[in-house]
Amino acid sequence: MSHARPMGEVVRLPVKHADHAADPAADFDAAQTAPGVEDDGEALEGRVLVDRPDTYRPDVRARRLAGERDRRRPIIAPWLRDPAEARATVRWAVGYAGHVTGYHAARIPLYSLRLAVRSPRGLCRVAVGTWRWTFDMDARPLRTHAIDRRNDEAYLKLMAERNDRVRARLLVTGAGLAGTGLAAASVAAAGGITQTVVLAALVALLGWIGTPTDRRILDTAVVSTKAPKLTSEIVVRALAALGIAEINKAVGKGGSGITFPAPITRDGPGWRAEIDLPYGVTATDIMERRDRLASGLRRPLGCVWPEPAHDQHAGRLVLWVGDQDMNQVRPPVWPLAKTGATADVFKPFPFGTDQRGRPVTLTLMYANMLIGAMPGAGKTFALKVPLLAAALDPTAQLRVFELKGTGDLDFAEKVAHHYGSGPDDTTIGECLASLREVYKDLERRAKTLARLPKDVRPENKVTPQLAASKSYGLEPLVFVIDECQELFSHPEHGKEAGELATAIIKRGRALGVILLLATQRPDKDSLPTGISANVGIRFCLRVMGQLENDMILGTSMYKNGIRATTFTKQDRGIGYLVGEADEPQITRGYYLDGPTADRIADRARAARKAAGTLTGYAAGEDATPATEDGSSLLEDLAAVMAPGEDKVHSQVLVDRLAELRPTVYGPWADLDPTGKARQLAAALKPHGIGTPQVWGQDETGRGRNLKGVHRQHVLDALNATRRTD
Ligand SMILES: Nc1ncnc2c1ncn2[C@@H]1O[C@H](COP(=O)(O)OP(=O)(O)OP(=O)(O)O)[C@@H](O)[C@H]1O
Repeated sequence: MSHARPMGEVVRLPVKHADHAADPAADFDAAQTAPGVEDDGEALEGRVLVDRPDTYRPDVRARRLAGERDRRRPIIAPWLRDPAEARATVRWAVGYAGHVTGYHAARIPLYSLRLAVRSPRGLCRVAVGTWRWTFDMDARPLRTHAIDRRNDEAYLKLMAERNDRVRARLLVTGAGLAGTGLAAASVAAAGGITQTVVLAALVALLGWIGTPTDRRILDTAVVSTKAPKLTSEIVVRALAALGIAEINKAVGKGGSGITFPAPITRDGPGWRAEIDLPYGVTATDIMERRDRLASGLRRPLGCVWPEPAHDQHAGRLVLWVGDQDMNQVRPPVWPLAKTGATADVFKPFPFGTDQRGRPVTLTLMYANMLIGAMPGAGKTFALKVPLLAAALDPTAQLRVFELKGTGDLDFAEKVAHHYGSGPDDTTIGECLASLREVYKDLERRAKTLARLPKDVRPENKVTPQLAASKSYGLEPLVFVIDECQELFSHPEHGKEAGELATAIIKRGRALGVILLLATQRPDKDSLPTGISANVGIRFCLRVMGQLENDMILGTSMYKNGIRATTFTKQDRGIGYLVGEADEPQITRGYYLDGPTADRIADRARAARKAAGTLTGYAAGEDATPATEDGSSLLEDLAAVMAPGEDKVHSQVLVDRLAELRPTVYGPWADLDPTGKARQLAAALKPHGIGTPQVWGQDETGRGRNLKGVHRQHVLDALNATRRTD
């Protein structure tokens, strides 16, 4: 190692300088005089220093050798080039200025009091200062010194000088006092406002002069929480604390050290360090100890993001350390939430942002998506983004089943061809029936595609042109199932649903059918392996263990350091996105609350109406797939309402329906009275029949006002259906 390495390539850094860590300037000096470097007999002259010095010292030779291109700073600041970032910066600056102004404006009385209290001291200071200046008190020690040394000549010279100076200064002071007196007289003669203003200004000035040097007039409006600078020393210290033997050996006495192939630089809202780990240590080894690395760096876990450098060897680590915890950063507005924005399932749409705040996109067409996480980690919110993006493409047909029953996706009622909500057997039955329909439709789609000339289906896939043409029936179809474990682990329908979903995932891609699944229980009973093995895009938010991690992200992901187990409870909405880019991406999905989702769905509905693609449930048509036995709710209701009964309570009707057809309506009757009423209301909504409050007898024979159905409404709807048939 006695030969100098190529300049700008590698710098070996000292390890034992933890006491410098808090002082950036000291870091620089330490790097310059690193004992490890001197021991090697190598001078640092001409090599790239990985720590940014706080004092800028140009080194033209090193700059040229390190590659001029990389070191040139952009003429226009990058934040100004990106309109979104520029807008965000201006918004921040305006907000900041507003806050500071408001903060100080609210404290004007306090500041005035402070100045008034300090003004007598200020007056004293002015008087003493004037007196000292006028009588040349500053030169007094010189004169005393001349007396002490009995230097008559010097004393006489100093006294003569002093007398001249004092004479001139007395004139100036006298003129000043006369001027002040005149000004005071004219102010006294002036109106009250002038007097108040002048007095206030005088008090403020004297208060300012009277403020002790260690005190402030204004309080601090903004406390800076600037993240500490990342230095090589901090990085090496953190790596050494990971308990990896090879690293300990390298940083120990006589070890080869840790090397940095490039300077540590600012990268977005954080620092980026590139590190060459000791031989035999891989980037994955570090990634799987992310929590310990964060502890070593003394930063929150959500700030520390180690990644492999994909185009380099396995020992090259890229460490990005953010200024702010990823879960504390204010979520940006979804670009498609803006009025007028539309989407195309064939093109990438914004799904979220990465840890550096850069947009992460997703392309739905030709892929299926699986979202998994433990409860409350943000699955449903993550599912909303692709669902609403698909809704904003008016050509795409949507089938949405939310099998939890909380109505988290109820905005989809406005646009979906099929919609169901609830963990009950009926909804699961409807979801299965819809899957069967789609599976059957695959056959037709395949035949349609096969019949087309080769030049219009270059890759035997549905193209945007084919999807846009209504005559082929090849429009994109997006099938969404939230809490899909309810379907796949259903004792009766689970097996068939799993087979259908697997087949759709395998064959549907090219035929324009996309499946979006979300689950909170990714085990082999609740998520068929055919699905977890074939799905193209995976988004895994916080999970508890390796098994769940690999079920969602794919085999060996955990082993490769892609571990969604490292996310904390606060990391809601943050997960690993696999399958969209070449490498897994840490992504935080856009946050779309209920009202925002509703607004977007309204816009999507309007676009669909205009394009003539509003069908099925959203259009108020009875698109519910026929049940096995072909029964009809309207006919059944007409059958259970006796001719004399004009209005009947919903809960009574549900009990009667369950008696009539236990297999179909049995699960409805297991609900509580409110649940029964809601279930019937949801089932009747597509028929345009409401369930208003009606007077009638409850099961105990007591007269009550409860939700119910008018018999005439059922008969009218039945007649209307028969007429159209
Ligand atoms: N991208 C996000 N940014 C910020 N907060 C989010 C984000 N996504 C989700 N959250 C928060 O996390 C909470 C849970 O989200 P969500 O309901 O999607 O979880 P879930 O995994 O579907 O839960 P469950 O399994 O119980 O249905 C939400 O109330 C929301 O406030």
